[in-house]
Amino acid sequence: MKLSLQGLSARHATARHGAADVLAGIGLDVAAGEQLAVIGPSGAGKTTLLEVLACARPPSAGALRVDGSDPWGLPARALQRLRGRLILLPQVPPLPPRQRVVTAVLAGRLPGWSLWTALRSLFYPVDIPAADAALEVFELGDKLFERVDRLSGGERQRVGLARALVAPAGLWLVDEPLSALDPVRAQRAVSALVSEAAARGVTLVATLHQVDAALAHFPRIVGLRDGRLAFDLPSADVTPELLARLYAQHEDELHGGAAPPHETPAAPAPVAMQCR
Ligand SMILES: Nc1ncnc2c1ncn2[C@@H]1O[C@H](COP(=O)(O)OP(=O)(O)OP(=O)(O)O)[C@@H](O)[C@H]1O
Repeated sequence: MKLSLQGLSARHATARHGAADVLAGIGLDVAAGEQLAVIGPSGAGKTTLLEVLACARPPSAGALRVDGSDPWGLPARALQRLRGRLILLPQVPPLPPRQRVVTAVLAGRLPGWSLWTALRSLFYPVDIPAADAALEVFELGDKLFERVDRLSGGERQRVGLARALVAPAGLWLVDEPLSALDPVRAQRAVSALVSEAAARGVTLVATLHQVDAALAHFPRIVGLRDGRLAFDLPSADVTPELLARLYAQHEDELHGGAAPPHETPAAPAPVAMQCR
């Protein structure tokens, strides 16, 4: 799927009156099948940008085009269909705690399923080999029938990534996929994610705190600061000076701070299942 943003601004519904826009005047074109990483200090607006691209949050100004159409000008059913062609993976995947991993992965198929198939798959997972293959990509093949609440935080994050692999989606929007992974697994997971997207011709936009992983694995890097585009460059052209300016007053986020030494224990699992 291709994306185009022109002069796009966004604010949160709960923002105080007179508060500045969270995104301001963003211009960005992403070709179908491109992979890019969005970096920038905490609070820069990275998650908000993903939510706008996922058609979950309307822009307050400017234009968004997804595959050439303005999502917010579409009839409700067409907007729903469009949302079914993309997947937004939040930083903490909302996985029901007692669910089996196989079911959690296959939930990526929900937009293409009838209600009957969705209900049946809760009891008799409909495509176990597909879930298994997706988990193998993220080194979780042995967890296929494990319960989600017995996984570490990093394993849950990788279950979320595996869900993208089975989804009928042409756009993967992934928020901080490595935040609970140890550095070695983080590098392997991001490498797998980018190469799977490239092999399938899927457009991938991922926000990342690990700048080294972004530069090593993504061909294009967008720097965001205070809701504005600081740069949009091939990764080879992102210099230490640009990074220093992007993370000024947030140097700790640029130098380490990001990845935990070991996969973090799982946080209490949220009960909601909504991942789109
Ligand atoms: N629901 C909300 N209501 C009002 N303001 C919000 C809301 N959610 C986030 N914000 C504000 O919007 C700004 C951007 O938040 P966002 O989560 O998009 O940044 P981010 O770059 O993803 O940060 P992080 O790297 O810490 O996840 C922040 O200043 C934040 O405080």
